[in-house]
Parts: sequence; structure tokens; C-alpha cells
Amino acid sequence: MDWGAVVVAAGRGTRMGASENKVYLELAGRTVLAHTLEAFERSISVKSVVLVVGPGEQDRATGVAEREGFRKITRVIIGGAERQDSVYAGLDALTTRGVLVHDAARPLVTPEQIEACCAAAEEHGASALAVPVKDTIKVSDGNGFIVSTPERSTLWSVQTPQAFDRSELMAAHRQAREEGAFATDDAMLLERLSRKVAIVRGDYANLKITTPEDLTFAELLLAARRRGEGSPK
Ligand SMILES: Nc1ccn([C@@H]2O[C@H](COP(=O)(O)OP(=O)(O)OP(=O)(O)O)[C@@H](O)[C@H]2O)c(=O)n1
Ligand SMILES: C[C@](O)(CO)[C@H](O)COP(=O)(O)O
Repeated sequence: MDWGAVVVAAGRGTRMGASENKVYLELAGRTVLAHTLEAFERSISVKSVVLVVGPGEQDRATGVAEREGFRKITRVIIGGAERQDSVYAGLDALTTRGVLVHDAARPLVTPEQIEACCAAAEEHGASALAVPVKDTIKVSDGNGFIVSTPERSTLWSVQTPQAFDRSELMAAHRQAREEGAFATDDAMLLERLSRKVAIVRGDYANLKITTPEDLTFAELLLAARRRGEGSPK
């Protein structure tokens, strides 16, 4: 299967509280976006990348790729109001049969994790990186009180990339839009159609830069990686 990637970078980073889109913040001397794109440049299976950016950010994002010498980016397109909209736009701009959807805000992803997602999706149809939940998770009543505790052994914190047959994911996105279904990740769109998505055990280091402390964690994890210290599984 030929693989392409949709890397979504069109958010506003409101939880980061930064004055700019968090994917352009500095991390270990480069932008968050550069670290993310490098993993896909180094992935053997990925042949093309569609980068989905915010309004007015095409030149800035293109500049990052050009300065880094990245060669796989085939399109830089404008995203939508929600992550789901940005992914949908990216899917339409890709031509490969397989697609990996990845958050630009996850800069510590590795080529090995990308390859593992591709392999699992080729075997099972779709896959998603995830790690077992470490904390006990509670469900609230929406008024600040706990109503239940899901069995922790069944809970996984899902990450990206998530890998799919592109036409299948596109159809699932179309159906969700017709039905007004909101999804915070792409696997949800297959789950709601009773399609299987394989879990690929990832790494706790593949964090999403969401709030300020995440950038500190990412700096420390990159420094440890440079020293050859892997993160605990
Ligand atoms: N309309 C959107 C919203 C999010 N994203 C991307 O989806 C990824 C995960 O989203 P999130 O971490 O929520 O990023 P933001 O939406 O920017 O953050 P916030 O919710 O704090 O505003 C990020 O790489 C973000 O750039 C996107 O492409 N288009
Ligand atoms: C796709 C995702 O990263 C999986 O954990 C997550 O759902 C993105 O959520 P966000 O609110 O768009 O960051």
C-alpha cells in the first residue's frame, strides 16, 4: 500500500495561551512543526505529506519546510474551524491509498512508530497509536461529581498517527458530516460504523503539545533522547 500523511497544524492553540499558533513555537532550537515533519521525512513508507495550516499561515509553514529541506510535502492547504474539518480538507488533497493522520502538535513521534501504524493498518484495516492509561479515570455528572469509574485495564490514551485506507476514512468523514457527528479523533469515525481499529502500543513521550508545561516536558524528553535515554513504555 502506498502511504501519505495528513499533518494537521491549523489550530489556534488556545490552551497553550501563546500569542501564536503553538506549532510555530520553539522546541530544542527548531519549531514544533519542524520536529513533527522530520519524522515523516524519515519514514520509509510515507511518500507524500499534505500539510494543513491556519488562514494566512501557508507562507510561514512553507518556509519552515524549505529551511529544513523537507521534500515530501506536496500540498499546503488551509484547514477548517475544527480539527475534523482540517483532516477532511487534507484527505481531499492527498492521492495515496493509505493515509496517516497526525497532529502537528505531536513533535516527538518517531519514524518507527509511523511504520508500526502502517503495518498494523495493512494487517487490520486501520490502526492508532495509544498508551495504557496510568491514572484511574472518572466519569463526572457534569456538575463536578464522580458518577463512575471505567475499568482501567480497558482504557487507552489514544495518540496520533492514526492510519487508514484513505477512501474508507473519507467516506466515514462524509457520513459524519451528513449526520452532524463530531469527532475529536479519526478512529471515532470508524468506530461509529462498527469498523475495527487496531491499537498500536506507542510511547508516553509522544505527547501532544497542548498546555505550557507540555513544551517543558518535550524539551526534557528530546534532551534525554539525544543522550540515548529512551522513555519508559
Ligand atoms: N481547527 C483545527 C484544530 C486543530 N487542528 C490541529 O489538530 C491538532 C490537535 O489539536 P489541538 O491540540 O486541540 O490544537 P489546537 O486546536 O490548536 O489547541 P486548542 O484546542 O488549545 O486551541 C493540532 O496539531 C492542531 O493544529 C487543526 O488542524 N485544525
Ligand atoms: C487526535 C487526538 O490527538 C487523539 O488524542 C486528540 O483527540 C486531539 O484532540 P484536540 O482537542 O484536537 O487536541
